Amino acid sequence: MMDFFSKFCCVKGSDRKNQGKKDSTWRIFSLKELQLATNNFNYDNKLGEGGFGSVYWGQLWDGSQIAVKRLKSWSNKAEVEFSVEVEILARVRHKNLLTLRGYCAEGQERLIVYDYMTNLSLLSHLHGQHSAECHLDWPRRMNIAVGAAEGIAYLHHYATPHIIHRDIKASNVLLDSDFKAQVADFGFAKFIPDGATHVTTRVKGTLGYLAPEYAMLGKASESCDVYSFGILLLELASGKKPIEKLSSTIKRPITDWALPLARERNFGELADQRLNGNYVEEELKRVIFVGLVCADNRPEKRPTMLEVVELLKGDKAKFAALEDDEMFKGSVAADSGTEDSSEIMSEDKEPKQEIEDVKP
Ligand SMILES: Nc1ncnc2c1ncn2[C@@H]1O[C@H](COP(=O)(O)OP(=O)(O)OP(=O)(O)O)[C@@H](O)[C@H]1O
Repeated sequence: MMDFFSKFCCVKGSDRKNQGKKDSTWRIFSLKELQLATNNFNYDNKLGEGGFGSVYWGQLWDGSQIAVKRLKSWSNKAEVEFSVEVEILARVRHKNLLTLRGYCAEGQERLIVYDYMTNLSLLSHLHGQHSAECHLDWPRRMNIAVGAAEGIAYLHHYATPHIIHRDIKASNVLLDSDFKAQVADFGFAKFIPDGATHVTTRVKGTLGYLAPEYAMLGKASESCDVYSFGILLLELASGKKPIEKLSSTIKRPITDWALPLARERNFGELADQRLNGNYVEEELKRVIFVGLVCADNRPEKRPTMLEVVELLKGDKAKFAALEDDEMFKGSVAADSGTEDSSEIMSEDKEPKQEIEDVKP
């Protein structure tokens, strides 16, 4: 740990390769300053709780608003997660990645300080406390789709070494005051060593968003993030959850619901009903088709995140080729990559765990 802290105490982390970079200053906070900012981690300041610990809203002496993630209990595992998140956030800067303000490591306290995102998470708007208010009109959804795709594309293609996030999901896409997407939560992320095609690793992430080859074999690569992003796109367009509960024991993946409707070009049914028909059909079609091809069970069929950005932004030639794919033709029973996922899932379907190791 000492190495880690001494390395970052004197570095202003940033990767300057990218056009989307933002101001890269961050600093070390004292525990006292964060206690003061959050009213001593008052329950009323609590924004939510994740695997790592609780997140609190706070205000610094200069009036700026922050979110402080506080490690719930110290352990080696938690310490690793903390270090990974700080190390990655300190290196990457992009308009669609949550900005690190700094961290605090005093005694056994481990805290990470971020910019506060006024509009909370995409999850809260799609399925949570803001879902009834309908803040997400179609132009906002389209901006979120493109912005989040650009943030992930930066991690995969411009950060050095390349980074896979491993936990892309709606609660990890935060929204700033303009509803601009900020991809967050890098505690599970992995650096991909130069020349490696994937890393074999313990399975982390969230059921419903896990690529099958990753869930079964622990093979993590950029295309696992592409799969999760595909699920997120379908969720964003339709307002449905990644896995829908049909009964107490039977669940249906969103791909199984969306693919037949996409083949029928039934966009009225696919669109989130809360949009009341107010969407641009060409754009909705793009989001759905790109979502489905990203969430193909065959990793080799999935596009890269750079291609996803181009497709979402309306590259006509690329989209025509995609629409022409076998996947979007014929009946539901025809051969397609999403076929396997249509087995109805049961509660106890857990991802297999594997030991950490890097495969060239
Ligand atoms: N910078 C931020 N601004 C506003 N809200 C935030 C910020 N960071 C996190 N939150 C909110 O705090 C809550 C907890 O976040 P956290 O990332 O710890 O967990 P999670 O993503 O919900 O779950 P998990 O840890 O299992 O992935 C979430 O509701 C999230 O929306």
